[in-house]
Amino acid sequence: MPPSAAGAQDSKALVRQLLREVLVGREDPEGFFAMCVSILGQQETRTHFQSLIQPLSTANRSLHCCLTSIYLEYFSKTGDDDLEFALALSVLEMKDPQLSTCSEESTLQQLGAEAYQSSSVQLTSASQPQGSSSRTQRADAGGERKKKQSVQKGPRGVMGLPQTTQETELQKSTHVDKCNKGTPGTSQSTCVSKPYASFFKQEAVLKGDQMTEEGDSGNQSEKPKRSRNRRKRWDGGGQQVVGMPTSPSASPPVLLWFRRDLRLCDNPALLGSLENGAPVIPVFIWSPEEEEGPGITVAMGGACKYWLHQALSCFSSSLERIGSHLVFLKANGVGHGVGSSLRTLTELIKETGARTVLANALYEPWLKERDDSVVSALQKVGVQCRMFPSYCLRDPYSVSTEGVGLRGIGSVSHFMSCCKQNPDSALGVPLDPPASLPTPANWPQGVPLDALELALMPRRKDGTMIDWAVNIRKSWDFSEEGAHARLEAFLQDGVYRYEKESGRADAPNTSTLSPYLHFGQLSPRWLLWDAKGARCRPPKFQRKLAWRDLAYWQLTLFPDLPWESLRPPYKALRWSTDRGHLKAWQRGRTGYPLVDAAMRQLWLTGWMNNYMRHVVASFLIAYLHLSWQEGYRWFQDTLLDADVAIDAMMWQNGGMCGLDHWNFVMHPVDAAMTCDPYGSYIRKWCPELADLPDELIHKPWKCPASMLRRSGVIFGQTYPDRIVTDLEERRSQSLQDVAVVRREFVQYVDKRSGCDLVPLPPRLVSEALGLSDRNGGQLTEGKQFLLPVITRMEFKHQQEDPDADAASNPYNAVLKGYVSRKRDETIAFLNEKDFTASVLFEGVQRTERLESNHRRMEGLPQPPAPQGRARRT
Ligand SMILES: Cc1cc2nc3c(=O)[nH]c(=O)nc-3n(C[C@H](O)[C@H](O)[C@H](O)COP(=O)(O)OP(=O)(O)OC[C@H]3O[C@@H](n4cnc5c(N)ncnc54)[C@H](O)[C@@H]3O)c2cc1C
Repeated sequence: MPPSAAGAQDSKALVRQLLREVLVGREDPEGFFAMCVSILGQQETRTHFQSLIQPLSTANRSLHCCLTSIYLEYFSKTGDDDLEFALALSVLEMKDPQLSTCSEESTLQQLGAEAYQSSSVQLTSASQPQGSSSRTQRADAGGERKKKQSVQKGPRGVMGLPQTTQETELQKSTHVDKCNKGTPGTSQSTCVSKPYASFFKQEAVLKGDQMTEEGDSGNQSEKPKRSRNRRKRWDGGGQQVVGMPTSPSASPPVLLWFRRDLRLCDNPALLGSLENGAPVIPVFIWSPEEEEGPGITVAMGGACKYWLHQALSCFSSSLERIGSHLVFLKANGVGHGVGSSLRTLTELIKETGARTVLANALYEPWLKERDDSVVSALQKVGVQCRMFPSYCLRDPYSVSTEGVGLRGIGSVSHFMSCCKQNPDSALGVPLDPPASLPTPANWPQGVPLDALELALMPRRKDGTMIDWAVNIRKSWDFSEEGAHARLEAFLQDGVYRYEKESGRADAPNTSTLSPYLHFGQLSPRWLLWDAKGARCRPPKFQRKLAWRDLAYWQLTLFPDLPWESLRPPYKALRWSTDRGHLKAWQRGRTGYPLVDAAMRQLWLTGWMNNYMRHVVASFLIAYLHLSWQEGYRWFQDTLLDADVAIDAMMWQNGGMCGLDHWNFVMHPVDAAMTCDPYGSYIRKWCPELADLPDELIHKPWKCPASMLRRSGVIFGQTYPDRIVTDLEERRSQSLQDVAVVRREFVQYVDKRSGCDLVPLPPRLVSEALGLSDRNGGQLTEGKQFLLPVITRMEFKHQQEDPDADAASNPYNAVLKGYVSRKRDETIAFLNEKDFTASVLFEGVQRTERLESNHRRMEGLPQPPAPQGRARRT
């Protein structure tokens, strides 16, 4: 039998074996189906699943029906969902259930050069623009950054407002109700995800093979379980069985270099370190200069550092529970020079005699460059060094536009089409956590966590500390366990409202997993796997992980993304320098309740939802005319999930200069119709407005004086006056400014389509032209290749009449409500009704007044005052 056929037979045998597990109740039907897709791949599952479960049609009819319905449901999904699955195809791309080793990385990076198909994209060449970024400029910018950062980072004050709470018992019970309405024949246990909380709490039972079942057994009756068998269990290639008691070994230790992968679950480097049974030394090296990169990235802002401090502390405790601990180190510098991770690792290797260094890969171009040089330097001295992909679902350096072209680049659907080019890979299975780590005989000397100075608090003149993180501490659990608890809560509740109501600011309808994903306390693969396994699988949520990967892909293509506008004309846009406006925006004191509530939530809890990020970004850019970089830097300093790639991509898009710039502008008042229709979000974060009625709470300046008095609102005292009042005019100005730069830099506007043109990075030029040289080589010398990108119709129209106001532009992009056009129409209808009613009312009043005057002049008696009729005041 040929090996491939033998492999297929093995896989089917494995599936049959698993089927027996389902029959005896040790595996649930959904988990079994997910395993099938994982083992056989999509195509094989589609073809053979029905025949594999055929024996059940007589042995257990209800189970057969249940599996058939899961199968049908899965394969009747939309193309998008398929794309998602394609996207989710393993970063490890494992056909073999064993963990693959270092060769994976190189395999991943191989790009199918021969697969070139001519692209439909128009490439134009132009001469090098003046003022394009250079390494030297970036270095200068770095100096500038230090100045700017010190200016921006004022001491974080404490506003003393209540924190968010996310998971409630009510939500959990709601979910059970929903699940119980599921497909007949599917037990409740199939629709609820099994948390790994038990793993963290019950370390006593984490012994060898007992780990899976016993860890669950404690409260099985309360918590229905979804299968854990589907996770890939590590047997160390037959050499080191997870969970076996370990003793110091004579072989040289492995240095396990933790960075943004602070987790035990689904951690390929961690499991890779168990391969040879050698002692493992987990280390964390703090090297702030390396993190920041060459430009103004603010990669590690205040909030992020605080989270990192807490997460490291939690992670060290997790490692202690499996018999190890985390060694903290500060990157060593020579003299007073910049500390480098390589230097620190080299010294550590000398001290411990380690011969292997393992880590999970990072994708920021400057960190990748650092890692590449660490790998090659260590390999030169005979130390094996490997980087495992796991931060994204796709290694961004492996994503190629070949065969897809460049049309629509920047959009998530274009990106997913690029990912879809590898549809044959099997879905990699998330890895179980190890039960123990072999320890070295001698531990290297580290420093205490506090010495990294990640959670330093400013002091007042009198020496007392300003604890700006008090609300952040109350709002979040910083541990890996906390990540799994949030995921669990989301899959039980918020996920059911995600598709339609994820924009609501007044309800926890999104996962709030972003900080955990950022610090690698939860792997995207684990998240996707659980989301796929849950009963409710909103495609919108799954697309979000594609957005995340897209951001990293963009950053690898455009390393200047965090500080330089991608569309050249927009670099010359006239931005406001009003520091007062910036400060008001940052502190939530603009006088626009929706903006203020969101900015205060950010300040106090380090987070706000996606919709609100759009609202505050639109306000900063379109109405305050402050540059997107200001917004980006503030977010980087205050968000707990501040992520250079995602944040930069989103701010570029919001700042009108990203690859996929927004074709909408959020209105600071009307957007509330979608996200906070009853004003409860405002009441929470702007309690000084709490007594205003729902209809006026988002526009208190419209309240009659008596109402303001009754509600205790005094503008300029209890609540700020609006910092800008002429919203329409400001929007028109912003639009006119864009028209000016587009006229000035006409070489970056496509004459035919009116679209903006973006200079292509060499890698994309190579892909578009089917060149084997991935850097575009000599072709790009002295030349620029320009690509037309998606451009707002509003801009194209304004170009024809630059001085026109925004309201007269037929493509006016201001959205009253973000998600629903219908809601917009309803508002328009109500406004119209309101207008008609006012006109009628004024007409009636005028007639009454005329008649009354007439009677007075004629000496006639006035008519009696109307009784029982509501008078409009
Ligand atoms: C101006 C602006 C700046 C942003 N800055 C960041 C940032 O620094 N870090 C960050 O993680 N997200 C950022 N986002 C994206 C998004 O707002 C957050 O990821 C999301 O609000 C996090 O909440 P959640 O985990 O509940 O998201 P969910 O809706 O539950 O999504 C799940 C996960 O998908 C990813 N995701 C969601 N939306 C996006 C998106 N638009 N792009 C890329 N990935 C996404 C995140 O990792 C998120 O945790 C920004 C959005 C805007 C408009």
